[in-house]
Amino acid sequence: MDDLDVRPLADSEHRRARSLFMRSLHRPDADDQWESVAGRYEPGRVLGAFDEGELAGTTISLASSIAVPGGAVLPSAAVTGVGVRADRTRRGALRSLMRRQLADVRERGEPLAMLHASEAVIYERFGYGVATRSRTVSLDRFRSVLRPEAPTGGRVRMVDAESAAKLLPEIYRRIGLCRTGMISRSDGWWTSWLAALRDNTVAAVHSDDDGVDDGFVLYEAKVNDHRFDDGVITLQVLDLHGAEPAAVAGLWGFLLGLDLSNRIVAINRPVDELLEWWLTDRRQCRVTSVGDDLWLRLVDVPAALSARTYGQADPVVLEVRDAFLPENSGQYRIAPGEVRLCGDRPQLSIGVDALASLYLGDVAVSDLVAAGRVAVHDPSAVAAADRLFATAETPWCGTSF
Ligand SMILES: CC(=O)SCCNC(=O)CCNC(=O)[C@H](O)C(C)(C)COP(=O)(O)OP(=O)(O)OC[C@H]1O[C@@H](n2cnc3c(N)ncnc32)[C@H](O)[C@@H]1OP(=O)(O)O
Repeated sequence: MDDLDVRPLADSEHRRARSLFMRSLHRPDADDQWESVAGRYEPGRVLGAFDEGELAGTTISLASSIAVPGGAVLPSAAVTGVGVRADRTRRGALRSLMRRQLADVRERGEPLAMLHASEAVIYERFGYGVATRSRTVSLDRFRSVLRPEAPTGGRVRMVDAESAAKLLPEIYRRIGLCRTGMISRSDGWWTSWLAALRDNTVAAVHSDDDGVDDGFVLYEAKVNDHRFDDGVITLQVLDLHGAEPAAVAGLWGFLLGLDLSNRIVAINRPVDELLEWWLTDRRQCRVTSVGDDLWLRLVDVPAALSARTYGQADPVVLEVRDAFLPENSGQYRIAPGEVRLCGDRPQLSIGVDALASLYLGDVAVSDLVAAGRVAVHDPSAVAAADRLFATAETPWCGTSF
């Protein structure tokens, strides 16, 4: 199938692209929402695919950055807004858009691209792989009690929407990309995120013992009508970040103390959040789902591989196969402090999508070997590769886009 014509859309076409995207998701596309999301449509980063002269599909990317193992922060294109008109699907619109978008990302010098996938079967063919996971937890508020040893401290105060719009971005910046997988949030991102919240969303800020704001939570109450049903009030936690465990535990303590609510459900949480360890009854932290979260694409494989750190182990020669961006394909000799292309015989072979899953340290090489996603030519290299790619912490993104 030939690629469709793809070009960056003019500013005057951005509104139309947004409409097409929202329709593809079967969601309403209200005019009054456009103003708050328009900042995400950055000139030059909005693409349209044309089929017989008509706009058939679109995608955008936000300029962002991501923390990789070792602490380096790399420019990364946050890909979103992907949609193809329902009457033009499976004619190659997405493929054409991905080809152009990844070429643009590479040309801009962004070694990585990332996205959240609507379906897990779409993006591997374009070289994306699951790089972080997150979990949803549900707690019975009346039975969930923090242990006295939980590192709470400081205080929590509720802030109005206007203050939240100023304070939350500041606090997020102050916390910094302190964990592998965390990404920067642009002004346009904050505007659209805060504007999408419902009227009953509450923002609360945690400050440490010195009075420095070091965490925040956004939650909304879902109230069942007590005349017709059980009157359950569920607090839905949408965004919770803290610089230190004390800030995170302090915010959880605040949520658990909110009168009248029966249940707390928090989405997008780290899979290794310490909540169970902070509760007197760990079973009250029910993990209701664990799923793929951030999908990553190594757009410039040598640059991306060189930017992260590696554990102590013998060097490994890894063959990377990248059918969509063949310039990335080759044998890479990976050692702590040095990654280079080489002509040596490969000890292991991996697709660039599976490499993305290894990259932030969410999965071990040996697990991907067992899953059949890494081919082994020299069995002694598996343990060495495990040690090279292992990271001290589980990556977590924590930002929807
Ligand atoms: C990052 C984000 O924004 S996530 C949001 C993604 N958008 C949506 O889910 C909205 C609803 N879906 C759509 O708009 C479209 O179906 C899209 C964007 C998912 C796919 O667009 P299309 O133009 O149909 O894809 P295209 O024709 O280029 O297909 C490329 C390949 O992907 C496959 N493919 C595309 N979509 C799907 C899917 N949903 N499920 C399985 N395979 C798919 C095609 O079969 C094709 O496979 P091939 O390479 O083996 O031939």
